[in-house]
Amino acid sequence: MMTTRSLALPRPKPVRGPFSRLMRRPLAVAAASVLFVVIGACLMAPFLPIPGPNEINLVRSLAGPSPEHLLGTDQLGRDLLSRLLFGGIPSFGYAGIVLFVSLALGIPLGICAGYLGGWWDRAIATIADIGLAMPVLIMTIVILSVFDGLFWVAMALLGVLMCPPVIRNVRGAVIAVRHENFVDAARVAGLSPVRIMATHILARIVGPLLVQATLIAALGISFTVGLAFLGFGPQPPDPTWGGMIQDAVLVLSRSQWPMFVAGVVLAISVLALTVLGDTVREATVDPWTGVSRRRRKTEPSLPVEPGSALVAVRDLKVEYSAGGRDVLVVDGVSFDIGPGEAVGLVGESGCGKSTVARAIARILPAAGRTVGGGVRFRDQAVLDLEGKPLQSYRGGSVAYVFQDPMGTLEPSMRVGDLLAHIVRLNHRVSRAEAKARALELLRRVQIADAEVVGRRYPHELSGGLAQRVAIARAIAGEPALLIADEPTTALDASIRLGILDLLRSLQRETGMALLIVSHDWDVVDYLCDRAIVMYAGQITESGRLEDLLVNSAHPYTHALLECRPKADSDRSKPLPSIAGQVAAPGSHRAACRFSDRCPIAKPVCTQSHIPLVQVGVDQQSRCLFAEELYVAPVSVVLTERI
Ligand SMILES: Nc1ncnc2c1ncn2[C@@H]1O[C@H](COP(=O)(O)OP(=O)(O)OP(=O)(O)O)[C@@H](O)[C@H]1O
Repeated sequence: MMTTRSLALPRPKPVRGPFSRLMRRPLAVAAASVLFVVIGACLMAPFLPIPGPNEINLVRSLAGPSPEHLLGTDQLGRDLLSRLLFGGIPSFGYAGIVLFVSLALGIPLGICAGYLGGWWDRAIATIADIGLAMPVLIMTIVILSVFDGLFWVAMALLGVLMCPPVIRNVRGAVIAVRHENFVDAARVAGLSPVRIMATHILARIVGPLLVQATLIAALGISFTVGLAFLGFGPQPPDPTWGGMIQDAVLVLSRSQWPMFVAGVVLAISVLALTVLGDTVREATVDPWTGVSRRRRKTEPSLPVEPGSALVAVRDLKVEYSAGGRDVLVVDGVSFDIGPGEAVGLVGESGCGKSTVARAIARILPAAGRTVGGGVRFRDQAVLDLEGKPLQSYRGGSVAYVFQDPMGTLEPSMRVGDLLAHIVRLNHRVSRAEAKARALELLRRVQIADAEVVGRRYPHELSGGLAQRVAIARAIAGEPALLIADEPTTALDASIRLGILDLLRSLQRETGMALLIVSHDWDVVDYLCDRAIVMYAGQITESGRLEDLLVNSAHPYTHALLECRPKADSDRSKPLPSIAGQVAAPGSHRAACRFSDRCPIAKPVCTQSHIPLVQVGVDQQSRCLFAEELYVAPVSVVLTERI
């Protein structure tokens, strides 16, 4: 007998975030310490017991280090240490302005270009390309001559000039992650594009961003120093690193010491920033990759008349653009799902099951688009939804559980935070209440140590546990329809049953409808009341499960059932399979797409359109011999023919 049970948890592995990984690198620690000391000393300069930066003492001109002047003096006898520390404040400050402006502009623009694609991408990429072609130093000097005396305005404009590389890098990083399952999962959980960009995508690109930030800061310092050397920015006698280098050049023939001191501090600061950037890149190296794809465009849908069904799919047609051509992979699919009903979508790989499910949830991949038909959810025309109604449809009406649970959980968020985040999207509750609901959700999916699991990151979960968390996330919005796409295929046989049990008990407790996408009759048999069999983008048969299992009226269903492992089958032998392959989408010539593999096919099967016909009370089949098969199964029909 099948029972539900709580999971025994493996010992938790220590959690190591990017910061602690960074702090385990000696080079990173050294670079961060150098920066901390240099910036800290500059900021503390007014409080340190050192001479003022402008105190002139001509008697001590170009003196070497001494107890009164730890780093010696310049040609006017001014304390070099004091001038270095006070001069560092504008260098770091103006570099901060450059950094702030370039990130504040570059990050949102890069995310918009990468995530929204289309004309957003083209427009922003064009602006970035124009920006990249600008001679930054010359432009800055021109700007400085216009904003004479307003050095900070010039630095802000320098930040604008330096944002194109940020846009390009962020855009590239976003494109790499925007079609990953965890982003799809966030979309189907009802998160708005702005939220997805701000929380899910930004979190994933934080590594590349930090690297870029350190490089811009280093460039900002170099620019500020260079401009001060050319006479722009704070004017003498105010100390700047650029001004100190300028002074040192004038006395280079008499003493190299002032140049050495200023040069070393500048070099150390810039070097520390670049080393830090490099180590950040290594510590946050992104093991995930994604594929850039074209953005989905949804055609306006055909109206579907409201009825008693929870979901009504009518004449649905979905195309993918691949290799420069459009291919119809779902061709006129129609079916209903009643409230609380469990329906299985069965068929071999490539028949279009997932595409139908994704079209219902409105999460088709970028290459796919609905080109005909309609989907109605209660009184909503699903394919026409946009903006907020689409978000609330995805989050509150329909939820999606994917085959690969690990890939659908936001990798940079702890499980508890992720669930609390989804709870707050669906309910107006405080943070504390959302946390409590997150734990409750974990308990509802029969996770024993909810508190411990709530503190873990997705990569610290086993496959079964991750799928339970994914299911918890899916039910957080109390959906009326849960779509589970091969929910147990990626899991070990030993934990599959637990997940199926969980789905079944949740469906019974909540009364939500289930759409189970699977090639496995056992899964469908275990969970579903009704099954829809798909072949090559079309429905070939549908009906109540008990009818299909004993009295299928299509040779394809019959062949699929024949391949189902039997309890007494010899496990050492490979499972039987249907001879031949599903024809590639777009290459079906015959009226019956299964005819080239069908044991009872006749020439007539290839000639004219074959409609779905009613056989029995609640069964439909797309076969010219449906009536005959309904009365006598394929094996008998075959025997009679022989
Ligand atoms: N992003 C895509 N771009 C182009 N073609 C695609 C894309 N996704 C799926 N297809 C094609 O669409 C057809 C239907 O795929 P779909 O994943 O819906 O089938 P399926 O029955 O769910 O199979 P599986 O169980 O293997 O996922 C297949 O021929 C597949 O190659």
